[in-house]
Amino acid sequence: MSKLRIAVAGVNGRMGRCLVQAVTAAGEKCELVAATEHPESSVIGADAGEIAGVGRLGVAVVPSLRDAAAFDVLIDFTRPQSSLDNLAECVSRKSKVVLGTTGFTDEQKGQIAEFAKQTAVVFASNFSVGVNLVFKLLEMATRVMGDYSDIEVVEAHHRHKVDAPSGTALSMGEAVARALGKNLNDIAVKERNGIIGERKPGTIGFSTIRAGDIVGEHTVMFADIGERVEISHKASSRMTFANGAVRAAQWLSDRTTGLFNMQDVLNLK
Ligand SMILES: NC(=O)C1=CN([C@@H]2O[C@H](COP(=O)(O)OP(=O)(O)OC[C@H]3O[C@@H](n4cnc5c(N)ncnc54)[C@H](OP(=O)(O)O)[C@@H]3O)[C@@H](O)[C@H]2O)C=CC1
Ligand SMILES: O=C(O)C1=N[C@H](C(=O)O)C[C@H](O)C1
Repeated sequence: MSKLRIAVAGVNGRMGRCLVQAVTAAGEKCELVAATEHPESSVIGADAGEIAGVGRLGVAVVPSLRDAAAFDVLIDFTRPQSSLDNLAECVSRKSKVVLGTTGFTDEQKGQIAEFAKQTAVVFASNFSVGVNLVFKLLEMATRVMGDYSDIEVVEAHHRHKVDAPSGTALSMGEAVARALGKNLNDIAVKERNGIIGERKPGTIGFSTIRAGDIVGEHTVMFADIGERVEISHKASSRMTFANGAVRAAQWLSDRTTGLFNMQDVLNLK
C-alpha cells in the first residue's frame, strides 16, 4: 500500500515541529512530502526533518503551499489567514485538510464550511483524545447540573499564545451551550472588570491565564451552593495534539468532501 503523502504548514512553529515528528513516527503509513513556513522565515530552503530534530528527510521548506510538491493531506496549525489561504490551495489541488489553527472569527468559520463542500476537512480546536472525551462528559454534566449551576470555563496556556479564550475553551462552552439548547454567543461572558454586579444566571464565564510554558489546561466548573463539579484536562506534551492530527489525516482517506471534527475521527458522536 502506498504511503499517505502529508504536507505540514508552519513547520518551524511549536506544533509544526511536533507534527513532523508525529508523521515520521507513523513510519510505514505516512510520509512527509512538503513543508511550508512564513515567506520571511529564516528556515526557507532548510530541511524540514532537521528543523524538527528527526534527521534529514529531503524535504526543503517552501514559502507558500503553491510551491509545494503533490500531497494527499495538508496538516495546518498556523494562523487564521494563512490557514484560509492554504485551504483555497488545497481545494484547487483536490487535497484534504487537517486544520488545528484556532482564533477564527465566525465569518472565517463560515468560509471553512464552504471550502469543506469541495474537499474533506477535519477541523478541531483540540486533537487530543482526552479533550474530546471531556466534550462528551460536559454533555452529561450539563444535562444533570446545567439548569441551576454556575458554569465557568478556565483555561491556561503558555506566554506565546496569541488568541483568547483558547479554541478548546470556546468548544467546551459550545458543548455546554448546545446541551442547554442555547447559542454560546448569547450567554458567554468573556470579560469582567470593576463593579459588574452579581453573576447573571444562565451565563457561561470564561477566564484566561497566560504564563510560562503551560502546554494547555482547561477546567469547566459547575458550581452550586454547597458543592461543585470540576471537569479538567491537562496536556503536558504537544505530541498528544500532533499524534491526533496524524490520526485524523489517515481517517480522511475514506472521505472526499465534508466538514468533520475529532469526535468523528474517534467515533465519539
Ligand atoms: N487544535 C489543536 O489541537 C491545537 C491547536 N493549536 C493552534 O495551532 C496554532 C499554532 O500554534 P503554535 O504552533 O503554538 O504557534 P507557532 O507560532 O509556534 O507556530 C505557527 C507557525 O505558523 C507560521 N506561519 C504563520 N503564517 C504563516 C504562513 N503564511 N505560511 C506558513 N507558515 C506560517 C508561523 O511562522 P512565523 O512565526 O514566522 O509567523 C509559525 O512558525 C495556534 O492557532 C494554536 O492555537 C495548537 C496546539 C494544539
Ligand atoms: O495554542 C496552543 O498552544 C493551544 N491551542 C489550542 C486551543 O486554542 O485550544 C489547543 C491547545 O490547548 C494548545
